[in-house]
Amino acid sequence: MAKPYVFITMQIPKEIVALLEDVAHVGMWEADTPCPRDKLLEEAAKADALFTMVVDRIDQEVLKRGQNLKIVANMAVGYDNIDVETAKHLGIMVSNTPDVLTEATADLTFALLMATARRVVEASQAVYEGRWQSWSPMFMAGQDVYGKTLGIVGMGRIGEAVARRARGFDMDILYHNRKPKTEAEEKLGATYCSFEDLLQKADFIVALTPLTDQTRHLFGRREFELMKKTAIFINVSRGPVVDEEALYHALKEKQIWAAGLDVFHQEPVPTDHPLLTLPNVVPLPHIGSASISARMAMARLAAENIVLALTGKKPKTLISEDMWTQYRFK
Ligand SMILES: NC(=O)C1=CN([C@@H]2O[C@H](COP(=O)(O)OP(=O)(O)OC[C@H]3O[C@@H](n4cnc5c(N)ncnc54)[C@H](O)[C@@H]3O)[C@@H](O)[C@H]2O)C=CC1
Ligand SMILES: O=C(O)C(=O)CO
Repeated sequence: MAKPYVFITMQIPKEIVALLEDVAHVGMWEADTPCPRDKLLEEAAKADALFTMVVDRIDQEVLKRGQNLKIVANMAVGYDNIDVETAKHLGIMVSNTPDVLTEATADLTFALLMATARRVVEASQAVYEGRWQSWSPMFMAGQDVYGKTLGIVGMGRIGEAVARRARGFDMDILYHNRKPKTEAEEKLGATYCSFEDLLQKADFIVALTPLTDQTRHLFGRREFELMKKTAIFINVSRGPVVDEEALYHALKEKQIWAAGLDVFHQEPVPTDHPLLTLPNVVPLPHIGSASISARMAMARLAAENIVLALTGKKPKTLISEDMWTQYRFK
């Protein structure tokens, strides 16, 4: 029987490609920039499996081209870039990479929180630019982290891992989720709150929900107005969870104190974006999970899911059980 064909939409380490070559012919877009749309469409038409990134738009057009497509394995835990409903309808499996990036992403979330509160990037820039003229009482003074109140919106795997870190900083932990998680409350000493209460009480508001129809623009004008003047907003989820215009307005008008942003509506964020003109914004280039070991584990897990699918077995981390029950080539 002919070997199946796998297409990888961006350059990944050779040892991961080798895992796939054991069972398939492998094609790869050998660059660190997104695979062009026409190439993606052309490859989807040939592929038994697609190894995809968060930057790839896997919509109806791509999925319908894939007559032989068995699985779309996203190298990410989030899968808002994939039209899951169409995949399900066509019987194509979709997998993601949960857990293996949880701790790395929680580390980065905390790093961003600390950097924003204590103005780490702004202060470092001052050193480079010769603006450090002397120690002085209020020079680069920021907000405390220790003992403050953290509000986590989206208490999932990463939210819980952030809460574990916050315990070491003796923070009060509030959270809002679709439903309360009593086991997390016991384990982490976290308190469930309505969204409004959390916005009003927290010193740090951390967005860690997936991007869905319900979370798009979850944070808008009204939400920023409810926050404290000293509040710090951190977004490590997805850009569209926030209305960026409303956030800009809130920061500019000093309705809130600062924001740390790993994700944006448009990525890469244009360098002339209004948010980048504000000194109280710490922007990062979507590096939440970017530790070497987490990224290797994500790539390996995505590859393992493809190998399992191509050898007739159930992939380890399908985004939902019905991906398997509705799989068209089972
Ligand atoms: N910046 C980065 O590099 C990374 C970003 N992410 C983002 O973080 C998200 C979360 O990842 P995990 O914690 O692994 O996912 P998860 O599924 O374990 O947690 C998400 C939580 O959000 C909650 N949630 C969903 N809709 C909600 C709503 N409308 N209101 C309140 N809570 C809601 C869910 O109940 C769940 O508890 C991913 O979907 C992805 O978008 C994840 C990894 C890296
Ligand atoms: O995993 C995700 O969802 C990311 O955004 C990249 O790690």
